[in-house]
Amino acid sequence: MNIGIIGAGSWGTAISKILLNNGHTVRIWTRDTNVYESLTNGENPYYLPGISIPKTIIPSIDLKDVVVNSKLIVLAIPTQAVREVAKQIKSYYQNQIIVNLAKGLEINSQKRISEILSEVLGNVKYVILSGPSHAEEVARDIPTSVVAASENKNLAKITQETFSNVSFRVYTNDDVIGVELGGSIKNVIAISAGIIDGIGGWDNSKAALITRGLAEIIRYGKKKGAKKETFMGLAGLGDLIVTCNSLHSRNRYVGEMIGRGKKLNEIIENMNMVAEGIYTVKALYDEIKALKVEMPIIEKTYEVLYLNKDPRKAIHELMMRELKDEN
Ligand SMILES: NC(=O)C1=CN([C@@H]2O[C@H](COP(=O)(O)OP(=O)(O)OC[C@H]3O[C@@H](n4cnc5c(N)ncnc54)[C@H](O)[C@@H]3O)[C@@H](O)[C@H]2O)C=CC1
Ligand SMILES: O=C(CO)COP(=O)(O)O
Repeated sequence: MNIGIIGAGSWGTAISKILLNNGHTVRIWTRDTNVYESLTNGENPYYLPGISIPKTIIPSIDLKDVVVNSKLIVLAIPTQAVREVAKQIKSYYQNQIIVNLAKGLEINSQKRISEILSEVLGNVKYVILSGPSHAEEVARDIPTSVVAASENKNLAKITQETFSNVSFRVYTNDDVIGVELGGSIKNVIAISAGIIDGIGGWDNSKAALITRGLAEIIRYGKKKGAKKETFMGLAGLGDLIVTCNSLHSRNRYVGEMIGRGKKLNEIIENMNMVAEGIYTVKALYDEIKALKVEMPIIEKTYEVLYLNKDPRKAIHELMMRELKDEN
């Protein structure tokens, strides 16, 4: 199949290798001429250092060329860029399948990617591919399992068959809301897990944070129409485990730096990759108050990132909340 990948960051590049190995013709678009040049030389040192990229992957800086020549489009750009890029492709988009890889919520609208795309492009053939999958490992063919979710079973199945191979196993699911929310909110929990790492690497605290973080994701997800069991699967618990613990995680890293006393602006300035939780927490903070859903870890993470709260004080406040039942 002719496949076009929009975005040549770490995830788009790693996925391009999977798709090429599966026998597809792969074009990958980047807006960055340095990345384009590197890809033509068989590498992407800016986003995936140390990995050789087959030269049969076709790099491009022409977005229209990539879109019109693809039967399936993979969206591999940060959440906050999705609306802008969707507007750019609108005039020549021919209702091809879009497989989204981004995990986040839009800051001001609190919208999921599927909602943004349908606002801009209309009735999109949409699939979300999500789960515990660090690009650095996928690019090295380390066994990985993810979920392809779509309201249309056939689209989920096509995606499953297109992406799966011996080291990349794709399950199907019909809960788009749950899979999108699981992947988005776990990034915020991973920042808070990183804060614990930065302060002291406390195992008990981190286990509690992951477990209670999952409870918050489920509470919010249920209000938004997601299925609880989706959050117990790869796109929920699975991704929480990897992102809260992996040294590859950009979100966990941001938290670790905060826990060590660095300022958020300083951390962002020194990172060339996106840590989606920094933005998703903003989207959530206002909405959870309006929705009256209890998400204390999300609230404290926001206060530490944006209201200068001392992380130790935030932990103290979480521990001193009114005592309650677990469920
Ligand atoms: N890196 C990973 O291991 C994984 C990442 N993801 C998700 O995939 C999405 C992309 O992540 P990464 O590839 O890691 O990000 P990245 O930061 O490595 O790369 C992002 C790419 O998007 C491009 N980009 C940024 N803003 C843009 C704009 N306004 N217009 C056009 N292009 C723009 C950048 O030039 C770059 O090519 C994120 O939502 C992330 O959470 C999901 C699973 C794994
Ligand atoms: O979603 C991911 C792994 O599944 C990537 O997480 P980070 O963006 O924190 O690296």
